[in-house]
Amino acid sequence: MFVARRFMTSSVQPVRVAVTGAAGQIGYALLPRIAAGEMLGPNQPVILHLLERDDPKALAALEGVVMELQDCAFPLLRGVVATSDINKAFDSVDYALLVGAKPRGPGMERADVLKDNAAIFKVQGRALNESAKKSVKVCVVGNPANTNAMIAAANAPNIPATNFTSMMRLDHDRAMAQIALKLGASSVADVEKLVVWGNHSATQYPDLSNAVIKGKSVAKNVDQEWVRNTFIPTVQQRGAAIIKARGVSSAASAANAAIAHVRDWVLGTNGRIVSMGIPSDGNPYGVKEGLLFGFPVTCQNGQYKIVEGLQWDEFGKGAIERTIKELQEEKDAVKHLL
Ligand SMILES: NC(=O)C1=CN([C@@H]2O[C@H](COP(=O)(O)OP(=O)(O)OC[C@H]3O[C@@H](n4cnc5c(N)ncnc54)[C@H](O)[C@@H]3O)[C@@H](O)[C@H]2O)C=CC1
Ligand SMILES: O=C([O-])CC(=O)C(=O)O
Repeated sequence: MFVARRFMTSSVQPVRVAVTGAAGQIGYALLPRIAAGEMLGPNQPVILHLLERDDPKALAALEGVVMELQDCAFPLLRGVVATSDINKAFDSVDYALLVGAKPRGPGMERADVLKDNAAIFKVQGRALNESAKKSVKVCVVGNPANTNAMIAAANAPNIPATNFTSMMRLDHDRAMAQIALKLGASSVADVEKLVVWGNHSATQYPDLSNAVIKGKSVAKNVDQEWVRNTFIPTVQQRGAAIIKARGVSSAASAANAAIAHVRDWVLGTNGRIVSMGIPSDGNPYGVKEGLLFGFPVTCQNGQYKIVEGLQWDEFGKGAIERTIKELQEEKDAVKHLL
């Protein structure tokens, strides 16, 4: 049995997965899980391409990460490229998780790191364009993730813009958890049809109006006061709450969300709705085009598709307007990089 499994595994060609900021705290939580097959499945061998800043401390830390990956003896890990050379890091990659960027500290909003981080994503968009496979699927984690993904896409004209996504999954999972806790669901997985719209920021709109638990409406079982004054602000401010508690931003949950984002995109959601930051062009909700916006999607055969037909009430419409406005402001602030 064991021999047969090994044989089956070895017949699948490895894919190349780039992770930037690989020696950072999210990288540390993410890499063993990718190498263990949690992102692309238990039969998919991977070659990891790890990018770090050209800085002796960062590169020494990266060397330590590589040693630990070796020491895990992951059967699916077929090679590691660890480098500060961006073109090597993106050479022929099938997937790119763009994590490396400055995190915010206490009291800051994510947009406060835009000035420092935006330039990174211009350089990385260009390098992906030059070196990655044209089919590369990109998930941007580094903040502010939506606008950074838009910058990378704008600088990679040979790669379809729809291949650039930003991570809204942490917000989605946080919202699911809050609902499950509130209504005593036996498993978070029972919560379905939840959406987080807009920006990965304090203006995001976690929307439970269509959510169900085992087919029963969530909205009908919670009061509006809780939704507006507890649920939405808790999800919007969860990142800040974690920074306040830990002194540094979320890492284990962020890595988990990145794994789920890419896994669902590649392996499919089986009809379940998830939230992904994707280009707004051609969306059926009338959201202004040219933005990277959190939408409800389902995924099948390696493609995501926006779920149509959900409604916003007046409160929802106001929330959507605020998050569009913020994304437009972020876009205006980086127009020199687009
Ligand atoms: N979208 C989301 O839901 C979330 C996003 N984040 C964001 O993810 C980013 C990374 O967070 P952490 O891992 O906690 O930060 P960290 O500071 O622990 O690690 C970042 C790593 O990136 C490296 N780096 C910086 N610039 C780079 C570049 N140009 N090329 C390659 N590597 C580079 C640094 O040397 C460092 O090792 C931050 O911007 C953070 O705000 C964090 C949590 C959730
Ligand atoms: O809040 C932060 O700065 C890190 C992050 O994006 C999150 O935890 O959602």
